[in-house]
Amino acid sequence: MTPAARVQAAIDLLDEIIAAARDGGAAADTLIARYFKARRYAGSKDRRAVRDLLYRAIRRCGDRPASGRAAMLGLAADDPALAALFDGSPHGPAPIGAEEERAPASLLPGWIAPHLPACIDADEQAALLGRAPLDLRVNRLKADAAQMRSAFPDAETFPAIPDALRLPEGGAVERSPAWRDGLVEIQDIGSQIIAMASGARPGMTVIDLCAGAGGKTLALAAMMEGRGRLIAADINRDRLARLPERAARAGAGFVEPLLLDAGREAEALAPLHGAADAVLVDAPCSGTGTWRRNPEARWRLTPQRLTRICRDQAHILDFAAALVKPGGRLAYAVCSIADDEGRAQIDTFLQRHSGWTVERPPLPLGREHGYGRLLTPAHDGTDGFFIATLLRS
Ligand SMILES: C[S@@+](CC[C@H](N)C(=O)[O-])C[C@H]1O[C@@H](n2cnc3c(N)ncnc32)[C@H](O)[C@@H]1O
Repeated sequence: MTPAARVQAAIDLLDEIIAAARDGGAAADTLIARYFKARRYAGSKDRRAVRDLLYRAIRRCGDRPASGRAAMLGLAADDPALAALFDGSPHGPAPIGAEEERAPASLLPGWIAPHLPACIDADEQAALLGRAPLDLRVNRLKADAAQMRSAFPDAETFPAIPDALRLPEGGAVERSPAWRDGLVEIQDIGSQIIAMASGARPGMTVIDLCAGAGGKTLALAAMMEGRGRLIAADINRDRLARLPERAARAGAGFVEPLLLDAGREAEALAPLHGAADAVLVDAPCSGTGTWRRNPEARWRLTPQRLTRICRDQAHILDFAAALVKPGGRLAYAVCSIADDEGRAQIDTFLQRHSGWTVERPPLPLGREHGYGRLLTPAHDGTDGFFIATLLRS
């Protein structure tokens, strides 16, 4: 592909990504993979160049741009070499018209500022769109930290989080025997801290209520050293179906998957009422804390969607509370830094429910925020999270 044809390919793909963000379609990575599958003539250098260009354009636009061309013209405004490729050559983009719309530059969607904590200043905002590291968690069911530090000698270590390893850029862990054999899991350090907040211990009954494909379930299984009851519940059949294979690889065969019916969750959970020592609610959320991994997700979120997500979170918290035994713990987490989903969610839970006290477990990262803790890329080097733990009296 010529350099100009790569620009046009990025524009075409951006149009698809914009439409998918507007209509709830596939994620950018899926669309990119599909696009190149249908264009075998594009070599690996072409793919990399197109990908780089379009992610630069996505990162530059906090709000959904009007079109792929508007997004790319915005990028070209500060990049004369890119602007020169709008030359009308075969397969390349048409020359730039004098009155053409250029998407404005911004880090975050314009409407979101009032929803963010006051501590999210310009540096914090910039870090929300920065580069995400590749973190591993040593799976204590199969390996120990010292052994894995020698398997990944270049990894950064964290004395207060002994099972965490941070790989240098470009680390290809999925080809390593340690990953293949379940000795390590890929997991952001913030997610590891959420599992720590649950206080899961061997012999307990623990419910991971929004388990998905089990990322945190496996961390809980390791904390429990494979002993006790660990129920992994979710309403999403496809995600939950991936858990047994992952659990087997991780040596966590004792995990019990439990598929819930959306809206009728309490029915399948009835036998577990008042039975859990710990319930983790890793709630569905807007994902503002993971925008550095999925920057186009900024274009999917709207104020209306945020309201719907908050309603779901409150509903889940309410049926989660019924599962906790007296003296047990409810840990609530979202990978979002929006206060509606974190701090305010716990404030209103405590207004709706009596008999709960706030616990402040000694977590190695984050800062106090309302009744919980806020982790952010700038402050903690993790994705953005809000975590709170409550004890049932
Ligand atoms: C943030 S994701 C969980 C990620 C997972 N814990 C992990 O560590 O990989 C939130 C999950 O909540 C699930 N969910 C949404 N509504 C739910 C509900 N009413 N009851 C249980 N799970 C729900 C979603 O299907 C999704 O898998």
